Amino acid sequence: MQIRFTKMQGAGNDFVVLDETAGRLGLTPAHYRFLADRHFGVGADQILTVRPSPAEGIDFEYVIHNADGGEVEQCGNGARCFARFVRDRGLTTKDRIRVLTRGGVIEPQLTPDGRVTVDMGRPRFAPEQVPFDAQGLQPELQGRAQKWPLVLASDGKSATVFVVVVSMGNPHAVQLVDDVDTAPVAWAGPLVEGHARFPQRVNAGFLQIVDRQHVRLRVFERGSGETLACGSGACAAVVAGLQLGLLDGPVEVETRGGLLRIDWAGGADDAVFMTGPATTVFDGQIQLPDAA
Ligand SMILES: N[C@@H](CCC[C@H](N)C(=O)O)C(=O)O
Repeated sequence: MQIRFTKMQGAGNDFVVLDETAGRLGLTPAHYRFLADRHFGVGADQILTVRPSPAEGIDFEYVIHNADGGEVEQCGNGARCFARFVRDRGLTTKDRIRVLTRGGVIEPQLTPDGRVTVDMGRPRFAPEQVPFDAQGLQPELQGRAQKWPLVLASDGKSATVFVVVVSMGNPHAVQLVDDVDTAPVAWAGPLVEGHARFPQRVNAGFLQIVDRQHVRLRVFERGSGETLACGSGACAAVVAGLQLGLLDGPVEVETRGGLLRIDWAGGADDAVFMTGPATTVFDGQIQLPDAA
């Protein structure tokens, strides 16, 4: 089967975007893995599929698959690219778009400067909502945050790290580091991602506080490995930094692929807002392997 796709990126987090508004393509997890493959396919951190409105008051549904083929709840950088995609294709004329993801309804808004601001919904900290198995663990308290100890061990090395756990619709574990450039992301990232205390695995964030309105961030993403930026990870990291009493919003997040701006008023019902770029790289078509 031959399919059309659009390659997009938001702060260097890259996507293959598929249009299923006129009918399902019927892809399998193996197809998503193939499309994400940087050697044999197109290459992407995630595959985003746009579907028609699933209910009154909602404009579209968008479905997210990680590079490993697994379907997930949320993708912040993807949400901005989704909004740019549906506008550029003429699938909507709206500037503010309500879209259903598996993590809930979110609202991207196209801004006059070409960037996109997304209402990412409210963060959740209760361990069972992440989900995180906190049984038998004693958190350290700092500001309004709980820092949970996680024991990591492999390759004859072990370490205890402290993480703030946050759901932004998808699960995040954020740890503070002195310098993202020297943080052991390649070693600790996969160990946090697959830690037994996260039954659905987790996105592992490494957060460096530069000053009260400026941070640097690297994220080892669940199902995709380290990416140049993770939008929901940036929201989770800023929310964690605000709860820890280390930041004042709005906060500029420097990732390896670009800048994101995150704002959260801090109340239990307040949504997190993320602003950043969304760019089309090229359109293409590709033949999917038969056996996938
Ligand atoms: N890159 C995304 C997050 C994609 C999903 C994530 N890997 C997960 O498994 O939850 C973002 O920009 O938020």
